[in-house]
Amino acid sequence: MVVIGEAMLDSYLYGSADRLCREAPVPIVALHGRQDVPGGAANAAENARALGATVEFLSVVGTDTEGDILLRALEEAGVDTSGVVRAPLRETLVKQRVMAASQILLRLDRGTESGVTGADEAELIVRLRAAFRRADAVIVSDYGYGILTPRLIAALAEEQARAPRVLVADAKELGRYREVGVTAAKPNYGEALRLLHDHALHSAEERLAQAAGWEEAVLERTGARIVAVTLDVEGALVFERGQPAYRTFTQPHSNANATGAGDTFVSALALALAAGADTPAAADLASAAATVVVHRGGTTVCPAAELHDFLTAENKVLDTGALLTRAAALREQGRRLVFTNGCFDLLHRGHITYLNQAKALGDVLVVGLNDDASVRRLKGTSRPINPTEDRAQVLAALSCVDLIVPFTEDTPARLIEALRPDVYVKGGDYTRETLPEAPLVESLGGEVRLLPYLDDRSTTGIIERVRRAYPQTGT
Ligand SMILES: Nc1ncnc2c1ncn2[C@@H]1O[C@H](COP(=O)(O)OP(=O)(O)OP(=O)(O)O)[C@@H](O)[C@H]1O
Ligand SMILES: O=P(O)(O)OC[C@@H](O)[C@H]1O[C@@H](O)[C@@H](O)[C@@H](O)[C@@H]1O
Repeated sequence: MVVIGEAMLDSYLYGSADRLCREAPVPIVALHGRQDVPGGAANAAENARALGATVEFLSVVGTDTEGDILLRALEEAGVDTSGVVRAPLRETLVKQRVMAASQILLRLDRGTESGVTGADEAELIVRLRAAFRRADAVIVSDYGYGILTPRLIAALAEEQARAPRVLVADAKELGRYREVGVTAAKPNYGEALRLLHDHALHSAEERLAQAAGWEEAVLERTGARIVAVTLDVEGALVFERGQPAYRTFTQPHSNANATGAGDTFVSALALALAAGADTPAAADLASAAATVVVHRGGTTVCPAAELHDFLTAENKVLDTGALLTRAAALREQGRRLVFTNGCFDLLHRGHITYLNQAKALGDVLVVGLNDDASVRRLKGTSRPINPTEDRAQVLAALSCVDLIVPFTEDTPARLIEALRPDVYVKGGDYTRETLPEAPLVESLGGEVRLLPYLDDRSTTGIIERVRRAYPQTGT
C-alpha cells in the first residue's frame, strides 16, 4: 500500500481546568501531559499498517523537530518513510489540541501556509511513480495544504491509466481527482456539499435523504467507480456505478474527542478492495474499523486483531429467549424493530441489498434464520449448502443486520407472535394478499412491507451456474 498526502503531527496537551482566568473569562488549563501522534495522511498510513498492510508513505515534511517526531512515530509503527521528502524551507503541519479532561478547548495550527518548492514537487513525483508501480493499492489523502499539486495529480492519473491500482481518494476538494480514474472516493458530508454546491441540512433524516439523492452527481463529479459519503454517526452511503446504493451502520458513540475516523475508514476500504472484497463487504469493514477508533477516542488506529474481535464479539446470534429479552430492552429505549426471515444460504448481492433496505425501515433489524432441518423441508435434501452456524456468522458480518435468531419451524409465525415486530419485511414474489404472515403481523399492530428482490440474483441460480461450470462432478 502506498499512502501519499499531507502528513501532520497531532499534538495533544492534556490538563485540567478548574477555574477561570482573572484577565478574561477563559479557562486556565493546568497541563500535566503531552502526546504526539501522526495525523492526516500519516494517520491513514499508520491505520493501513495496523490493519496488516506493508505501507510506503510519501509526503513532504519539514526538517524541524516536529518532522522528526512525526517520522519517528511512523517508523516505530512499522511504516516505511523512506519516500518522505524532507524540505528545509517547509514547516511541518502541526495540529495542537489543548485538552481539559476529554474536552478539546482549543486547536492551534502551524505550518498551514508552508508551500512546496518546485524541487520538492519534482522529487515527490519521481518517488510516487516508483512506489506506484510496486503497490497493490494507493491512498491519496489531500487536506488542501498544497502537497498534492496539479502536476502530481497529473502524474497519478498517468500511472493509473498505465497500470490501474485500487486507488482511493480522500480529499477536501475531490473534484481535483475527476480525471485520475480513482476506484473509490470518500467525501464526508461537508466535502460532498462543497463538491455538489449543495447546502447543509440539519436533522439526520434530512441529511440521509439528501445524500441518497446524490448518487449520479457524486459519481459523475469524482469520476470514481465507488463513492462512500461518510455521515459521521449515521455511518456511510456507498454508491457504485450500476449497483444499488448501500448503507453502512455504526454503533453510535458520542466521543467528542474522536478524530481521524475518516482516515481509518479510507485505509480499511482500500485494503479490503485490494484484497478482493466486493463493495458492500469492503464498506462494512471500513465502517467497523471506523467504529473501533471512534470508541477508542483521540487520533488512533484500529489494529487488525481489534477489528476481528469487534466483528466476532458483537454476538448477534441469539436463541429465542435471549432475543426476546434484548427486544424488550430495545423497545423500552423506543427503538423500532424490523423483522424478516429466510434461509440466506450462499449470501448474494440480492440478499445484501434487501437486508440493507429492510434495516432502513426501522432501528434494529432482526433476521429469523431457517435452521438446517427447516431449510431441508422447504428446499429439498441437497440444501442448505452452508450450515446454520455458518449462515448466521456471514449475516452477522453485515452492519445492517443487528440480531439473528435461528428457528426450526416451517414458518416464522411463532417467532412473530413472540417478537411483535413494528415492521415485517418480506421480499420476492409475495403480495400483501399472498403473504401468509401478513394478517398475523397486522393483528399484532405491526406493518407489512414488501421489497423487490434484485433480478437474476438467487442462491438456486448460483448453484445452477456452479453445476454448469463443473458438470463432471455430477449431482
Ligand atoms: N460518533 C460516531 N459514532 C460511531 N461511528 C462514527 C461516529 N463518527 C464517525 N463514525 C464512523 O466513522 C466514519 C467516518 O466518519 P466521518 O463521516 O466523521 O468522516 P470524516 O469527517 O472524514 O472524519 P475525520 O475528519 O475525523 O477523519 C463514519 O462513516 C462512521 O462509520
Ligand atoms: O485540515 P483540517 O481539517 O483543519 O485538520 C485536520 C484535522 O481536522 C484532523 O483530520 C482528521 O481527519 C485526522 O486526519 C486528524 O489527524 C487531523 O488532525
